[in-house]
Amino acid sequence: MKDIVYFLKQVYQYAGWRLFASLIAVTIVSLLDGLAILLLIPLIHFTGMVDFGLENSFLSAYSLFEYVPSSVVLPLILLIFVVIVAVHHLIEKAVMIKHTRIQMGFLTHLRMSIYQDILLSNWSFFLKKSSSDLIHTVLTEIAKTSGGTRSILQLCTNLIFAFVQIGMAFILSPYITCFVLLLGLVAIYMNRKYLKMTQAFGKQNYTLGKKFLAGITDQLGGIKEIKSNHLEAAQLRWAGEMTHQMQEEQVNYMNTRLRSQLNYKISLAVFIAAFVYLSIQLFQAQSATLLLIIVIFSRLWPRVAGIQSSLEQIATAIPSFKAVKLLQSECKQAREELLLSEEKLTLEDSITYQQVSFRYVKEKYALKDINVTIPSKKMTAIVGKSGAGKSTFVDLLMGLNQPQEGTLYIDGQKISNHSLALLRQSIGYVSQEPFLFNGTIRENLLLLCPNATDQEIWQALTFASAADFVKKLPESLETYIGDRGIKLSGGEKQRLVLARVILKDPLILILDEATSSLDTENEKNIQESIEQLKGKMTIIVIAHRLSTIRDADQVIVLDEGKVVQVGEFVQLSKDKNQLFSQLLQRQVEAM
Ligand SMILES: Nc1ncnc2c1ncn2[C@@H]1O[C@H](COP(=O)(O)OP(=O)(O)OP(=O)(O)O)[C@@H](O)[C@H]1O
Repeated sequence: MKDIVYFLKQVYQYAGWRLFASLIAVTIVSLLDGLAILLLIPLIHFTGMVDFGLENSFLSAYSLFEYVPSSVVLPLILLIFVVIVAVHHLIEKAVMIKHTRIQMGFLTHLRMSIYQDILLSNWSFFLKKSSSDLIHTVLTEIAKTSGGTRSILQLCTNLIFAFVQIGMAFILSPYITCFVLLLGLVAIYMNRKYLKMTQAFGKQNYTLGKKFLAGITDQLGGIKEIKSNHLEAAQLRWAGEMTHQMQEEQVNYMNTRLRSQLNYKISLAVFIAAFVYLSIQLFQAQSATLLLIIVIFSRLWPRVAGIQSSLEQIATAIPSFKAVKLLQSECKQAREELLLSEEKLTLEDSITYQQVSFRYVKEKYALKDINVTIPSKKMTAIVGKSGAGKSTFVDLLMGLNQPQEGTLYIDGQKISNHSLALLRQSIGYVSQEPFLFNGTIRENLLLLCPNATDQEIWQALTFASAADFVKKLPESLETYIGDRGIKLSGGEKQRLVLARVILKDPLILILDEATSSLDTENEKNIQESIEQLKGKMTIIVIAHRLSTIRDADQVIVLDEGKVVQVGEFVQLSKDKNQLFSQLLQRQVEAM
């Protein structure tokens, strides 16, 4: 219930007065519907089919028609009937369009606001979350939430309709109405188990959908390994089992819903029969009253079944409501308050790590008591064995993670929220896994610097030793590179991403294993290019291949999260018993 109220509030926040306007329109539609039913009596009476004796009780209101000339009365009643029905359906159509607008608008609003919340969350949020779960929530669960919202609106519509019609029936005959309501409550009570069952289906559907998407994402991500190792059959078996389970779950769900609807339909026939019999026997109802009440309740009953159906749909949507709500609150907690600014960061002197420690898990430090200075406009290399903490070191500099102990300074100033935003704008980062999207080379290159000219683009490509291979492509800059750049080799991807970052002309250039896939010749060319950047920007390079950092002004050696050596390449290579020279020695031997 809490989740339903939460989303109703969200719908209200989004739709505001439009929600009330549409609910008022629903009330008008229900009243018109009632009026059309009330017209049945004079209609039947004045056709002479049945004489209801209009002078009695509430029916005397119809006597007004007796003042109308008899030749006109029937056409007049029919005209009023047609007008009422036409207005009723016109308003109903407008209400349905409004509801669809509210629902679809709410879907767009929810999707955009959650996607924004996700993008503005901090890095630790992404470390904890699986990307397929996020995709599943943004695409599937939000759609189901929006479907649940439609059911809530539908429920409101049906409830308003029911209240108005029950109100009318009550005015006509309080006893019969209470009697029928009692029967209705018994039916709802008897059908309550279906609500629980559909809620369980909703949970199952949520879990299966999430598992399926996670599996498919993993499989397609690793499709090369799957094909090379001929694992298609095993993967297909898994997908077959999953889809079969999903199919069964949907069939069972439909079965449950149809059973509940069937119960309603059969009980409708039983109730109408019992009610006609009893109302004549017990309540001695007048024929006109009885006719109206029968019409009202036989029209109301499908609405009651509709209420049950909406409740069941809401119940299935509850796990989705919960998932979306949870994601919203997690994003809120992980929100990065970065202030955008037109200012530019300056880095004249150095970046300093003072007593910096960081751990992902309680048991183990990824970095411990780091005290180093990275001079500006020079090249600093970070080296160490796998898992030594190199990526964590640069992640802290980029503010992706915050040190749990110690502080980072830029030119002696502590990094604040304000300077962090400036810092991010000023960094050019090339990761181990280059990020390229399915577009042209030009579109990929312009990602960081949308206004770059063709001349600047070719300069950057030349810098990254990528100009030659781009020129040779059939459509040069306009060539499509496929999903994540699948149509390019590893080295070509790395060179493109490097060119893209250079196009941005960053203040700090961070290369995290950015040339690991390059051949010796291209790597040498890029080293020479980077050499020319010294004095223009601060360069931080993470490298496994130590030959690539010969020209570094400073080398920081990490081991198990600690800085074990700092110095120039040549000087460190001479310290024979230390880690750096051992790493160097091992690489020379391996060649
Ligand atoms: N998200 C994470 N959760 C838990 N532990 C992590 C996480 N990321 C890294 N670690 C751990 O922190 C330590 C440092 O990892 P880091 O990625 O910084 O090493 P690295 O030197 O960059 O390694 P490599 O050269 O293999 O990329 C490792 O022990 C690693 O297992």
